[in-house]
Amino acid sequence: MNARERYGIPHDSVITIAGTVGVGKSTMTNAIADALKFRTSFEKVETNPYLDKFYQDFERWSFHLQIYFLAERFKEQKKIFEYGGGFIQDRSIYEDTGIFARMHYEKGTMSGTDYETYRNLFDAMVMTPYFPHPDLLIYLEGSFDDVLGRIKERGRPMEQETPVEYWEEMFNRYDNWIDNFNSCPVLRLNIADYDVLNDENSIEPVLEKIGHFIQQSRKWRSSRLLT
Ligand SMILES: Nc1ncnc2c1ncn2[C@@H]1O[C@H](COP(=O)(O)OP(=O)(O)O)[C@@H](O)[C@H]1O
Ligand SMILES: Nc1ncnc2c1ncn2[C@H]1C[C@H](O)[C@@H](COP(=O)(O)O)O1
Repeated sequence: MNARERYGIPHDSVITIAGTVGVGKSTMTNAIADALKFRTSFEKVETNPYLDKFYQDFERWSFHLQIYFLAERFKEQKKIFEYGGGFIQDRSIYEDTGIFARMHYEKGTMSGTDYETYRNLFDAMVMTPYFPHPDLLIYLEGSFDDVLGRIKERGRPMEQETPVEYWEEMFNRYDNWIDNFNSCPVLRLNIADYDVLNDENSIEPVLEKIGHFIQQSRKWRSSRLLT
């Protein structure tokens, strides 16, 4: 019996991994996808034509970058929809609007007009059939010091040159955002409780929790359809 069957995880599940920059989303995406033999949907950082420029000048590039990310996520959503699920997604679309666009607007590095245009486009896209909510959002959390350590260890130059206050502001916003998030079921994992890089067995309890959460949420969804 394979891991997906062992933990009762439906073959068409869509699982999205959320959390602040550097917390370990991509690493977790790969570990779960490998274990379940699911497809992955990643943010492509190296080929993003705006990201470097954005870190040099938030005000000038924040709108362009958000539109770019939205277009990329839309293409990925369409792909997931067309395959009929079976995907692990590195970062949710909810974070683009709920964390990044909002933060830049509230900090004054995105204008009110640009923010409204972005929100209107986002809302129109989310209303299309390509945007079913995921079965589960896995939220990765840890201490700010650990997250900062990981950003430094990964060493993307544009992130090293960004003031620590930017990461701290984002970290604090994530805390508040996840406490109020209710678009789909949430499984919270603390990065101190597993190590998928150095201990291959540490993915097993994660898979067990995923199976449990998805079965509960599918039962809950189907009971709502019947009433
Ligand atoms: N369980 C872990 N233990 C130690 N380091 C980790 C772990 N998971 C990820 N990392 C490291 O932390 C850094 C950021 O991880 P990454 O998965 O790229 O984060 P994100 O996708 O959230 O930005 C990378 O250098 C990665 O190797
Ligand atoms: N929507 C976004 N706005 C601004 N910056 C973003 C957005 N989504 C991702 N990013 C940045 C943050 C990181 O520098 C890279 C990749 O994110 P990661 O959390 O490391 O996967 O893109």
